[in-house]
Amino acid sequence: MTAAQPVVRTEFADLSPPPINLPPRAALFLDLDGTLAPIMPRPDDVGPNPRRARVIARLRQRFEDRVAVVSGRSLPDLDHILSGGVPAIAAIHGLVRRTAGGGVVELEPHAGLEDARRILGELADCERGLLFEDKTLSVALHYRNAPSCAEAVIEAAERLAQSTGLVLQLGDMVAELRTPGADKGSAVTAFLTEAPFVGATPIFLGDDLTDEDGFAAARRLGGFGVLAGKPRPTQAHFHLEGPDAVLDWLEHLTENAEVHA
Ligand SMILES: O=P(O)(O)OC[C@H]1O[C@H](O[C@H]2O[C@H](CO)[C@@H](O)[C@H](O)[C@H]2O)[C@H](O)[C@@H](O)[C@@H]1O
Repeated sequence: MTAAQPVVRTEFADLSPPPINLPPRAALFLDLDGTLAPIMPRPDDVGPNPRRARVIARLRQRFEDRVAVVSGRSLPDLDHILSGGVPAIAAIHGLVRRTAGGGVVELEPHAGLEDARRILGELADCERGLLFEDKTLSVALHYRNAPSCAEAVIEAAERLAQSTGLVLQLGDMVAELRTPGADKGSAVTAFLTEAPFVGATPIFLGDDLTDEDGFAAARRLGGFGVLAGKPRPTQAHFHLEGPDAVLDWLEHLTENAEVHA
């Protein structure tokens, strides 16, 4: 089985809020659900938000476009939710990446997705509350509205990962099977080889297990991670309580941060 389970660092479970003064040439890598947007009952309940759009526009100005959104969602979904305000985006956990210049780099869908689509789709059909999401390069089965199905969903996803070679990505009340070949960490690494991110210090904000790859990459590349939401063993260095605290902190950065170009 190919499973994307991060190596977590328990010593960072008790974390303080991140500083306001960031390293010179900092770059921000922002997760969406649970970080920039509160978790909602269904994925479609998350839509454009004026405060979020305003904060991101100011951040882009302040950090000279060294701002990327790195999410598990699809690119069209992200463009809709972010009101088209972010050029640099890694979507579907890094499997699709749009550079700051607008070029899109996308992996080929794995052949095993056919089986995963059929089996998880059938499971969703027979249980009210389960929600099947097809993102082309990955498929996900959400059980937030059918929590008693968690075990059955995870078991089915584990079996599929084993039989197909797809990567199992467990998330917030969701089991996902994705094409291998990229993750949020590799997306951060790739952005840092391109303008305007070259030479920047990466700061990664996220809440979910998939964000651990981003935290690890940020640490490795001289920056740090900020865990949003419930504290847990993590590779992040700092902690914020949730999306409201994240937006407050980001707003402070645009007002006070000593950012050097
Ligand atoms: O990497 P992220 O930006 O955090 O995206 C992770 C997944 O987010 C979405 O699902 C999650 O958020 C939904 C809305 O709050 C919630 O209903 C669901 O239970 C969560 O798992 C999205 O649907 C997935 O495709 C993303 O992978």
